[in-house]
Formats: sequence, C-alpha cells, structure tokens
Amino acid sequence: GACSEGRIYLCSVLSVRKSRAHQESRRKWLKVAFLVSSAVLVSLLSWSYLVSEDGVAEVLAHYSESLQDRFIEVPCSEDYDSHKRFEVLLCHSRLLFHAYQFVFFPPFYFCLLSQASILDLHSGALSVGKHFVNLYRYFGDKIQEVFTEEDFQLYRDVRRRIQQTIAQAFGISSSSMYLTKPTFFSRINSTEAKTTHDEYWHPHIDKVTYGSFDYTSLLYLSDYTEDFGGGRFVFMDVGANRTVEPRAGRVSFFTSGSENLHRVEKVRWGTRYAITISFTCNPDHGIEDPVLT
Ligand SMILES: O=C(O)CCC(=O)C(=O)O
Ligand SMILES: [Fe+2]
Repeated sequence: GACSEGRIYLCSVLSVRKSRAHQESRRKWLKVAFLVSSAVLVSLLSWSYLVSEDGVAEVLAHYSESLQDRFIEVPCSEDYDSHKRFEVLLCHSRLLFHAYQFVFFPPFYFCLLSQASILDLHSGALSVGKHFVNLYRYFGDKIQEVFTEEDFQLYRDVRRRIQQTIAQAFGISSSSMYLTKPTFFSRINSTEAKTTHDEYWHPHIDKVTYGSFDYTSLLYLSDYTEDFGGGRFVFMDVGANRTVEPRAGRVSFFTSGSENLHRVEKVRWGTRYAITISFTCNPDHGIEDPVLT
C-alpha cells in the first residue's frame, strides 16, 4: 500500500545519507521530516475537510457497481396526510436503482447548456447565466434543426420506462402517476454560481422546492470520477449521510417528501450531466410529454 512505499523510500534516503557529511545529512533529514510531516498534515486536513463537509458515512451506490433494483426503506414522514385521497400509498418511502443500458442523449442538448444550467424540454426554458431563454420562441420554426423527433421519442421512452419502474417498485399503478414539472436536463461544472438558482448544493426537500413532486427520479448521464469529481448525490438521513455516486445510465428514485432530504455535493472538476424527471399523483398537476412542434 501507499504507507509501506513511503517507508521504503524514506529508508533508502536515510541509508544514502549515512555516508555523507554529518551536517548535510542533518539538513536533509530535517527536509525529509518537514516534507513527510507536511504530507501527513495535508492529508489529515483534506480528510477532515471531506468528512466535515460531506459527512459521508455510507455509499449506497458506488460508481463502479452495476446495480439493479436495490431498495432502501426509510421511515415514513407525515407529509402525505393530504394525499390520502389519491390511490397511492406513499407510506413506504423507498428508493431504487435501476441501470438503463444504452441511454444516450444527443450531446447537442448539452452544447446549449453553460456552466450550472438547466434545460426544460417542456417549456423550452434554458438557463443562460442569470436569465432564461425560451428555446422554442428563440428558434421558432428552426427548432427542428436543433432537436429531432427521435430525440423526443427517446425522452418519452425513457420517461415511460422510469414511470413503469417506479410504479412497480412502489406497488402502485402507472396510470395513477403523472409527469409533473419541472422536468429538466442539468449540466453542472465547477465554475462559480452566478445566481442563487445556480446553488444546487443546498440541502432540500423536492416537495418543498418544487411543490407538485411526489416521486423524483434522477437519470445520470455522466460518470463520477471519470467525467467529474465531487457532485455525488447525498441523502441526509438522521445520523448518516448516504451517497449515490452518479454513473451514466443509473437511475435513482425516491419519494419527494421530507423523508428524503438531500443535496448534491459541489462539483470540483469536470462536467456533470443528469436529468430530473418528476411525477405527481395529483392529476391537476400533471403535464403532457414534450412534443416537437
Ligand atoms: O442531480 C441530482 O443528483 C439531484 C438534483 C436535485 O436534487 C433536484 O433536481 O432536485
Ligand atoms: Fe432535489
């Protein structure tokens, strides 16, 4: 391991030094001691920084694992009392990972995105720095040159598969779930946030932040450690933080109430792509799939 390598290196430095003048040897020894202790100090500091910032206690989904259908049950919250009128029983707040094979969204979507930005295919809203641009209005008839019908087909197909998977996992009927907004692509890199909307790293409850969410699903489109550093998803459970390491094609989903308080770590390098697709049980909050008009 790294420790024993460090020791061997130190030994050979010391044995060479023995044959040299005493003073020089002393100076070099001090230098080595200084270097070694700085290295120890730096690693201690970065370790405590990581632990104190992220408090990571448990990795639910390691980036290198190809997980299928892992459930974690968390205690119920009381957020759902007002939902009793819907068919669904939301009391079992679980989450599940599902690996989709071969889900590739056209990179072009992301060329449009800059820094920490989102693209909502439903409304056409694209965040550009501090502002939003409506892509559909901006491109008008030329939108067909930006997106193809196949792009939208893929999006709808992925949405449908995720909806079915959630319904099955939670034992509800897929027809009692409705797509809701916002549902968006996100691109995050390590540049500074320009507005508070860019501050994706704060702990939050999706139902509070977005209102209509009952189920949140996240489809990751890039790999933790390969494409970006930081940017892990963290469930902030009482007494433990539980992380999900993004992996392209990995879907995680969970009920959107206070039982699933979460945050995303700051992205330290590279670029992170994901899609948030959300569902509601209230038909009044449902939206249609986006269509290319
Ligand atoms: O991208 C993620 O991993 C999570 C994003 C998120 O928390 C959200 O969209 O509410
Ligand atoms: Fe969220």
